[in-house]
Amino acid sequence: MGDSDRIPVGIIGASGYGGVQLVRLLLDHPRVEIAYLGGDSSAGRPYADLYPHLGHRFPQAVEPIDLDAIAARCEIVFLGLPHGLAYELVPGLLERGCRVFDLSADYRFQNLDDYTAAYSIDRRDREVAASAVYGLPELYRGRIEETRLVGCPGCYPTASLLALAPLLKQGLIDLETVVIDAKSGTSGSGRKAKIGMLLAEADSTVTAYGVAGHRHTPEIEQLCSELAGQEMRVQFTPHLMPMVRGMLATVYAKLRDPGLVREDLLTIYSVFYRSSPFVRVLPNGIYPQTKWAATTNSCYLGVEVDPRTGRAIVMSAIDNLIKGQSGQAIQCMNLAMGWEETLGLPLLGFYP
Ligand SMILES: NC(=O)C1=CN([C@@H]2O[C@H](COP(=O)(O)OP(=O)(O)OC[C@H]3O[C@@H](n4cnc5c(N)ncnc54)[C@H](OP(=O)(O)O)[C@@H]3O)[C@@H](O)[C@H]2O)C=CC1
Ligand SMILES: CC(=O)N[C@@H](CCC(=O)OP(=O)(O)O)C(=O)O
Repeated sequence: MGDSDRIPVGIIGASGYGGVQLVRLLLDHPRVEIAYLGGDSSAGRPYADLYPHLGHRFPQAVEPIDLDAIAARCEIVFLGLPHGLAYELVPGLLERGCRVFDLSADYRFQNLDDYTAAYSIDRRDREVAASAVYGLPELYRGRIEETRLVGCPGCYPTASLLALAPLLKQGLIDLETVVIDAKSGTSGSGRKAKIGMLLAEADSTVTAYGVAGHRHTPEIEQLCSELAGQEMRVQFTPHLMPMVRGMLATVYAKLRDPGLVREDLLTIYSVFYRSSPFVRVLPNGIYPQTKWAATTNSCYLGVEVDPRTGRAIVMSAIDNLIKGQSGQAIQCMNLAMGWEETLGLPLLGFYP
């Protein structure tokens, strides 16, 4: 196909870490062309000023956010903004005929009361929010194919839910026993300067944060409850790691059947994800590393059973900025547009 057949896309929040992953990935996507980059404090600056390594491929400047101008130029719009901003823009983009993929939390909650409780932002756009689909393709491929608005999951929910989904869907675990211990690189906090993300603060140390109250807990619980078919809670603890990119979630849950062994779970996981090109269930006794998933849209799952405790232990490694954010949004776009799911997305990284 010629360049004129490519679908024009826009990125609002192009100066951020999510935005620059989108730019990098979409520059090599065979079915789209980048027609607009938008931002706030970066508006007016050439993109090459913000990211000099991409300047030769993308000489244009970041523009202010103007819905009429965006809709006149773009069929598809990605938003990579802090939570609480997208919902002011998305209804206008949909009214103007755009398809929207939001990277923030604004469209991840079916019940806006849960969003308000987690984010302390009052919302009245119930109808638009109810029309949004949760953008985790491995679980909701069919829904994503039929929507114009996708609320893409956070990185912790992505890693956790891919680890838990087979156990929940098959009714294999005691629901009150789920523990998620997760670790993230510092890029999870975005490009905006924060003291805690300085090298001197975050290097050579590991710490938990958001203990018993991280805002991803209700997002994870909403989806787990849907998969389990009943309300449930999880114990979720995130940790900040001295690395830039990557996420590892280790999930523990008590198996209902004490006779299940690792090989049983491996079979169950392999069947569950047999049509999911980005999920790689690792063979017997191999556990994933974040390095394997870095710069890819892949999720590596390691599965174990501890016969002494009767617990399943599932380890899930992703790149927080790709499968946990921008790549997943592109995967959703591919599905919503009827394109091959893997188009323009890296499956394999480089090592080390
Ligand atoms: N980082 C991660 O691992 C993940 C992040 N997410 C979510 O994705 C979204 C983007 O995150 P990330 O890319 O890390 O964030 P960054 O902090 O790196 O970037 C934020 C972007 O939002 C823009 N922005 C900030 N304030 C405003 C405003 N008032 N009006 C318009 N634009 C504004 C900034 O523009 P400018 O620079 O021009 O001011 C910048 O482009 C967030 O909702 C985040 O929670 C989801 C999963 C993983
Ligand atoms: C290391 C770090 O700070 N990580 C972020 C998670 C980033 C993310 O997934 O963003 P959403 O809020 O859009 O889901 C945090 O814990 O808030």
